[in-house]
Amino acid sequence: MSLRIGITGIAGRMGQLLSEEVAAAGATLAGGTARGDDPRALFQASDVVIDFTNAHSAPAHAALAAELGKGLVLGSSGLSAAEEKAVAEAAQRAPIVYAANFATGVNLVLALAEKLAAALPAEQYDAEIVEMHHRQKVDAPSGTAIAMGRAVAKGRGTTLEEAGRESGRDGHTGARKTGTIGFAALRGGQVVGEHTLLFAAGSEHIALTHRSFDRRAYATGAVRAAQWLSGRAPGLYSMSDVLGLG
Ligand SMILES: NC(=O)C1=CN([C@@H]2O[C@H](COP(=O)(O)OP(=O)(O)OC[C@H]3O[C@@H](n4cnc5c(N)ncnc54)[C@H](OP(=O)(O)O)[C@@H]3O)[C@@H](O)[C@H]2O)C=CC1
Ligand SMILES: O=C(O)C1=N[C@H](C(=O)O)C[C@H](O)C1
Repeated sequence: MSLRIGITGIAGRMGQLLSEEVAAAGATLAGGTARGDDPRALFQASDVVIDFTNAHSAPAHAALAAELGKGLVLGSSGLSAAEEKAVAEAAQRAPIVYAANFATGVNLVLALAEKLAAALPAEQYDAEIVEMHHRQKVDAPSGTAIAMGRAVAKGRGTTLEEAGRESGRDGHTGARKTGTIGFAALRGGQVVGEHTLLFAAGSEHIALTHRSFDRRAYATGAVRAAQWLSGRAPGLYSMSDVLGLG
């Protein structure tokens, strides 16, 4: 029998594309939910559920996956620390792939970001992350931008919280603090997703840019993650695990 994949938020921008990609991958679409639906029946009918809805729905969906022993592919962004903790706890009882971005190229950029950050002294190379998305996006900075910041911090042997975030500069901000990681978010039109990580030193700049032109890059990655999850032990996995990037 082919893998049964359920989709929460099936009428959304990602949900609609995911339905097409489930069929294209030869899996069975187990069904979908919209806001207000009870997701329990969907989880019961699925081997793996793909969730691209919103941050606040993530803990309940992860808890259901844990209770029923189902796989979960979680793509929603903007999760608070408490929401991420709830997902991590659920992953002790269910296999969960949680990724800020399911596009292959972004995950390669994240690996490169960590390597560059390890090689470039933080005292000389200021890390700034600029992202642009469509006008409907509700969270900022994007999950991908935060993942880039975390990758830079990891390469520098610290955490994003320890390094410090600088965002929303406006007015008399004072000089840039050494070692912090800067974020700027632009919103407008129907931009699918653009991210640039800049390392700016006194005499040179290095920029890594990724542009998504089509949400299908995310949807194919998420379905690939669902197939990879099938039969896995409980745990919190990343897209880097799915792609074998180490
Ligand atoms: N990790 C990645 O690679 C990517 C992540 N994302 C993230 O995925 C999320 C969704 O993005 P997008 O598809 O553009 O957003 P949309 O608003 O187009 O779609 C979300 C859908 O989920 C519905 N919904 C909300 N809550 C629930 C719920 N509890 N149960 C079922 N359905 C629900 C919404 O309904 P209603 O309209 O009534 O609110 C809407 O139809 C965002 O957090 C976004 O940042 C997006 C693209 C790639
Ligand atoms: O909301 C979006 O559209 C996207 N959200 C994700 C994010 O917050 O990084 C991934 C992608 O950039 C599109």
